[in-house]
Amino acid sequence: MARRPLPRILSNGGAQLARSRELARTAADGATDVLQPLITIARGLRRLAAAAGRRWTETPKDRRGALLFLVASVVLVVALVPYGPLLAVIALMAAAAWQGRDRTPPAPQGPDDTQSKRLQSLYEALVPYFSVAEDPEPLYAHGGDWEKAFPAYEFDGGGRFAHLVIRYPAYFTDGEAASRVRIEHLLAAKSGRGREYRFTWDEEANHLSVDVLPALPTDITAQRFVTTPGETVLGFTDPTGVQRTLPLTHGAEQRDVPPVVWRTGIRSTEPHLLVLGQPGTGTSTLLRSVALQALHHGDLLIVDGGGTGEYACLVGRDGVLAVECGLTGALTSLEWAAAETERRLISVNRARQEGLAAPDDTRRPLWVFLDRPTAFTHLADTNGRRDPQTLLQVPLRHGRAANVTVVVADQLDALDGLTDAVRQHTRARVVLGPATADELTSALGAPPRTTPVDQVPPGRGYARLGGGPVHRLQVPATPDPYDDATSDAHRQAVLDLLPPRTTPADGEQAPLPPEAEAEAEASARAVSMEKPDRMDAPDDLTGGEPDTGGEPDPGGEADTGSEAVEAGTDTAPVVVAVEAAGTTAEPVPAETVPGKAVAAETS
Ligand SMILES: Nc1ncnc2c1ncn2[C@@H]1O[C@H](COP(=O)(O)OP(=O)(O)OP(=O)(O)O)[C@@H](O)[C@H]1O
Repeated sequence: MARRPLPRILSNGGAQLARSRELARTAADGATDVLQPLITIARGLRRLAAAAGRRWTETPKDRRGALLFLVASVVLVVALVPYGPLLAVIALMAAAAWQGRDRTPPAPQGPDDTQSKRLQSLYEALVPYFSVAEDPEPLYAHGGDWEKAFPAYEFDGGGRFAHLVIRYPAYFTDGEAASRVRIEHLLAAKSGRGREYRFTWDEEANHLSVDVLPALPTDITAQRFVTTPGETVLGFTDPTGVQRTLPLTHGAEQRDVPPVVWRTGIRSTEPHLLVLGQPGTGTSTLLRSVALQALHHGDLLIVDGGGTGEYACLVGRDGVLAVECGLTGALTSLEWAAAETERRLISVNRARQEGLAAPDDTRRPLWVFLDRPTAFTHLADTNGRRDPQTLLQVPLRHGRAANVTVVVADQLDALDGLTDAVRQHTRARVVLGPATADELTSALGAPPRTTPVDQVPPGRGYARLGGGPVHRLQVPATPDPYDDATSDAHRQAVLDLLPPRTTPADGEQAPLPPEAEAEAEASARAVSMEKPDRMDAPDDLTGGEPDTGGEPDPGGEADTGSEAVEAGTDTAPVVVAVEAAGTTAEPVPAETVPGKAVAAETS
């Protein structure tokens, strides 16, 4: 059946409405111009009437008779004089027009004295860069006219530039990064340090626009963001940088803010993330924020080389497979992650070859978080053990197809300590805190389009997704709820996002009766004695290095105690690592058991 077209008003009603609105606005503007004299006279008459009314009320009652008599006499004389009424009306109109004139003082044209001095000094500073001796008509010359060079400018309330357009001669080498950087440095210094500037070079028109950027909002707290599965909000940026906004709640009010959204999963072009920053700039906070978002749809494995317990709030939560702070636990968990990636990959490939959809147990995203892996590198080196980073090779290389995402955070100066695999496969990058232009360029692969500043709040930095532009970034406040310094509002915001506990955190489990405890321990040992096939697999993938998963820790480091308690969800496998506290007993390998099984713990 042929489809009937929609009525015109519905099909192109929006355009028509906009046209009608535009027409009405033009007609109103024209009518205002034509009727301007009448409007002025009417305003004047109103003012005159108001003045007369005031005069009447101010006149004492005993004198009002005389005043009335005087007015009546004048009216009579005017009426009797030839052309009197006509002249009186003309005089009244003239008086009304005078009274009704617009008295708002006109906006001052051009800059005031201080502003002119600023513009002139900036112009003089630019002369050496924008002039050559051979130019017969230089746009820039000492003592020259700045008005030709700066066609547009705006000042803020403090008398500093808010916006400036600079013309430059066509022979200036604006295609060379070094030339641009020199000008940008100079302008940032002369326009006031401590502010962020965006420089837009229009090479066609030989124009440079300088804009002062407002600070990014720091009052956004962790919350459930309106995103689809596979999307993670890294933070918030400038409205000009992205084409999307997210509705956020801020106390009672609601507002739309432009986010930096990172897409993960099979179709992602930058499936893994690397976060760098100086200590205390908020890298762990960003990881916590990403982890809380990832928990809605996936399972998490967290390895914390910082060892400051910043992820304690996640221990035992539904979907959190493990939170490891020690080297042994880190190695065991990452070996499992490599094996799991491999298992998923094989399973998906087999299903594809048979023309089937990917099996269910490969679909739930697995996230591997590694905070400060270089701390483990040193530890592993001194203890003669394997660097946990090397175990990331499989998840990094094959994670995209296997729905495994790796997030690594480390200190900015540790970039060289990260393995090639980490550096090559983490195409989503974030740098937090103060950093020089060179540091940002080497970490992000491109310089930011704005000037970096020295003083920034925690969680403030830059993000770049693959080969895209560098965005300014402010991470939502997602503090450790167990930190005493955290405010109640922030603590509650984070606690509200945490899923329920399915496994008690270390030291929190209810005491079991002695028989039950013995039974649990026996069953845990029984599980740990069988080494599953899956764990055998990755050796060739991870470089064929010996399986160190269950090695006793020769250094007797802090992690040799009860190490890992992990519970799976319905579909996720569960890692069970059992170690004898502080002993050099026979190595106990790590285990994978089907999801429903609950891990036991030694203490
Ligand atoms: N986005 C943010 N908004 C508000 N405060 C933040 C933000 N990010 C971090 N902070 C605060 O800054 C401090 C340091 O944060 P965090 O521990 O995440 O930094 P870090 O880079 O991991 O440092 P370190 O490696 O020393 O632990 C904390 O008090 C934290 O609450």
